[in-house]
Amino acid sequence: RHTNVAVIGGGVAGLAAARVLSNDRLNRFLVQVYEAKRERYGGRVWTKRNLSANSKEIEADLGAMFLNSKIKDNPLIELIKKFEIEKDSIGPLEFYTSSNSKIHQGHDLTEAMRKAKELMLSAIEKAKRKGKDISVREAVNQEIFERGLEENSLTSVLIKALPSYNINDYSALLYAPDQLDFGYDTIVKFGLAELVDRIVGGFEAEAPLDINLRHVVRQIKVDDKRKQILVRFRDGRQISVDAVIVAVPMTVLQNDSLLFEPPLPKEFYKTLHELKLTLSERIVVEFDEMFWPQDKGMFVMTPEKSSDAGFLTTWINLNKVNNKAYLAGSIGHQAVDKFYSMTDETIADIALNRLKKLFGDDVVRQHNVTNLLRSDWLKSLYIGGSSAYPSVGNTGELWDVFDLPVCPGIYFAGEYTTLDGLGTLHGAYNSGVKAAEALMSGYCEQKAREEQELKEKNLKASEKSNKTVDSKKDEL
Ligand SMILES: Cc1cc2nc3c(=O)[nH]c(=O)nc-3n(C[C@H](O)[C@H](O)[C@H](O)COP(=O)(O)OP(=O)(O)OC[C@H]3O[C@@H](n4cnc5c(N)ncnc54)[C@H](O)[C@@H]3O)c2cc1C
Repeated sequence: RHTNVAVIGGGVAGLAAARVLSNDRLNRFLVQVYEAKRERYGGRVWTKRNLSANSKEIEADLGAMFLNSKIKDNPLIELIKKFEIEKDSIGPLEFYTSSNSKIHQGHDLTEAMRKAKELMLSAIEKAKRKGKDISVREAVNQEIFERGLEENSLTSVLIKALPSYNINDYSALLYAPDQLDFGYDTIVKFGLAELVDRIVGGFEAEAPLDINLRHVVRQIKVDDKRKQILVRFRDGRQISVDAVIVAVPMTVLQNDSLLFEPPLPKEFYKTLHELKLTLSERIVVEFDEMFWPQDKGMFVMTPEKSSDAGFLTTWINLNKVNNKAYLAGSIGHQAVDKFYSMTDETIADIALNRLKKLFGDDVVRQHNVTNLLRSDWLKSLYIGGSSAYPSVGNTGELWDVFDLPVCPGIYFAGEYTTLDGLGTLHGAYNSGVKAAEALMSGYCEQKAREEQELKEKNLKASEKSNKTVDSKKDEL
């Protein structure tokens, strides 16, 4: 008999899990993916394919965009090679310092980046030696101070533009520089959805995954007698399966949009309560014509005033992705509140002002914005944020709860379930593979067998001791 598996959530984690189970050489699993969204799977990978009625087949990623090439064995980079998907390196960075209107690039910038990384690593090392958790910002500021580095030096200015520095309570002790700040340089031509589609479609003779859109799961109920799991949907329907892989974003579990009967062990709720999420958003702006250097991948500027920090100070050249006149602007964690309260017109005005600083007033003035698109991951149904991060006071053990299933067959996957690759695409993918492998290893069946054997052993022992008591009574 096949093992029926429901994968809940069609993001990278859920799809990776479904792909591994579906490819099982012994063909032991029947897998269905249930995805809440009506129109697409992919979760936080969202390549918008039509920006406007008259711009057809134009690709822009409003969610994840980069793959990290600096970590060892990124499985998604391996997949891109396997599927022969066209990829590119985002290419060189240009860094504009507003204080002196200077553009930094080339060797000087690369050298300052190297120094920035070295300084951050040394700051973290010192924090680790002291053993008391502080924020990345505090650790780095202390190091900058101890080294007597000028506040306006390129190295310290660069560090202050990094995401980890700008999240107030990013844990220094759990900081892994390559996971967040460095190494994200690989892009997929025509958008990341291509990779997700290929995972779903399968490689060569692999069977396509069965994905059921518009299936919002509300409850997972364990039927202990039958060792089955009931999956209940929002519309009242329910199915019974042998195992589930829960691959929804952590917000869904934190706000009880998905409930468990009986509730999960206490440690799960403790971990879920402690984990935090970054917020970052993106706009994509289409222009009538390209006016920025084609060979550059990213343009970063320091804010003119501190209240501008993180607000459209980073721009990505999407021409590298879709060969069109598109720029993508980023809104960092520290600036999202402002972003949510603004109209599209205000955002377009601010965007143009920033671009005028980067590329010159006269140049930008000659061009028109033909389209503007913005993400809203905070309000996006069934998502609710960008990605998990380790905050001050978190310990590595928090994530241990996700390593083992809740028997008889509830497994967890998702970017937030692993400290190694926390908040990233490769982390999400690896977590899905890990959950599927745990299921394939038959952990819960083994545990059930052991429990049964123990029960039988205890029963026999008590029968034996009852018999001895009876025979002693007879003797007396
Ligand atoms: C703006 C932005 C930029 C990013 N940039 C990068 C980047 O460049 N590189 C990188 O590595 N990472 C990046 N990330 C992070 C990366 O996107 C995520 O870590 C990863 O996509 C998470 O995958 P997941 O499968 O864990 O979750 P998700 O992709 O969120 O998938 C979960 C799925 O579950 C579904 N779901 C929710 N509730 C239910 C329910 N009740 N029933 C059924 N289905 C449900 C959701 O609709 C969703 O499809 C970025 C994220 C954002 C938002």
